[in-house]
Amino acid sequence: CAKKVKLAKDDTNDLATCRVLLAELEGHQDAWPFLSPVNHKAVPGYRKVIKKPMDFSTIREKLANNRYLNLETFIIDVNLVFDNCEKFNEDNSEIGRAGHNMRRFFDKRWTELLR
Ligand SMILES: Cc1ncccc1N[C@@H](C)c1ccc2c(c1)OCCO2
Repeated sequence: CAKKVKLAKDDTNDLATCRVLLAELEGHQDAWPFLSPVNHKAVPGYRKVIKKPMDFSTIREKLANNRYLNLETFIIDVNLVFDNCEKFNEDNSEIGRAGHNMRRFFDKRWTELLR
């Protein structure tokens, strides 16, 4: 049978793409709840409910320290921000709506940049 050749994806520009995507997330008007780590002393219950906190400043730190294996592990952390938000916040709340808006924006931008 024919030898299966795995098509390698060109990952040359992935780091630059992550930096562009992160800058656009941070610059979005609805980014305010996600810019810094949630202070669990200021938010009762957060530490118990959210097992893997994540925020845009932590993602920026990880990117700067080469902590992401590839584009996929970066996208997983961004989605963690939005999944945490959905878990803790009502859809019909300031923060809940901001989370849905940011996820919609991110999904649109990374598919545009990578398709
Ligand atoms: C993303 C998220 N999910 C659940 C709770 C908080 C947050 N964000 C923090 C920054 C935050 C956002 C808004 C706040 C706040 C903290 O502390 C009290 C005043 O209003």
